[in-house]
Amino acid sequence: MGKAIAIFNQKGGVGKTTTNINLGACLALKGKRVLMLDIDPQGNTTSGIGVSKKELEYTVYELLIEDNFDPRDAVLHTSVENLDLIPANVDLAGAEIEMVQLEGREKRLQKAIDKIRNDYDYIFIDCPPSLGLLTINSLSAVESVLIPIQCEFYALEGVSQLMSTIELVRKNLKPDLEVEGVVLSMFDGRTNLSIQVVQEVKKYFGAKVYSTVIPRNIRLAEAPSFGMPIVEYDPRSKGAEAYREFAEEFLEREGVL
Ligand SMILES: Nc1ncnc2c1ncn2[C@@H]1O[C@H](COP(=O)(O)OP(=O)(O)OP(=O)(O)O)[C@@H](O)[C@H]1O
Repeated sequence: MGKAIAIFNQKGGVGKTTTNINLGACLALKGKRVLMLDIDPQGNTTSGIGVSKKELEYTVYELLIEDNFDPRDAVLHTSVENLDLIPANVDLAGAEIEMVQLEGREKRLQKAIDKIRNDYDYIFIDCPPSLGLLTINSLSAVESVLIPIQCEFYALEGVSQLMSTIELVRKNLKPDLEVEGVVLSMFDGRTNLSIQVVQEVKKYFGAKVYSTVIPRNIRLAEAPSFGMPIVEYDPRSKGAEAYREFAEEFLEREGVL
């Protein structure tokens, strides 16, 4: 049965979408069947993998709102073999409000995901940078949370809020929700700040921090505008190398390698 993982940090711009697309693509290239679920109304995972947000027949919106919707109808295949996507666009912003009145409003995503778990090895959910109902749905639908943290000043700001959100979900909705791991992104080895952030994050999260650190790499920032994961856009770049290494480490920890 597939494992569902939410890529979560309510802080914006820390590398959630970049990690979703590139970890997903690297795992898919290793033969894992991967589904990326875009639950962010900005739809950055969707456009970043080359899918136009304007021409979507179905999105995560239907999956959350329509009781008898078959999630497979919303699945799109990407240019990477084994890598599928359930897309999102701005319609999803409405779902957050509409869901308030629906039965089982915190568990709607889990219900939908359970219908397709067996089709995949991993299901990654790209959470929006907020703590609303979309995020709560994501956290109650998954086994674990992958937390990207940007190597910047105030990196740990918001982390205690993030951990209390996880705790709240554990208490009320999903007692066995785990922290899968913490991945440091946008590392710049030339600055003391980046090095300090790594130390601080390791002090806070201990062994949960992956030893692979994702460097700041311009090719990673360019790739989404070409609708490609880094391993296709520039396979020899530092960014591609880092995400390949991260995928290895991720699988090692899973005990799959
Ligand atoms: N390692 C990196 N090196 C250079 N640029 C990066 C790197 N990781 C992400 N970026 C760029 O930084 C910006 C924010 O990254 P990303 O969209 O992955 O963050 P996010 O946490 O998903 O944002 P949001 O909270 O808005 O959903 C994007 O423009 C992305 O291309």
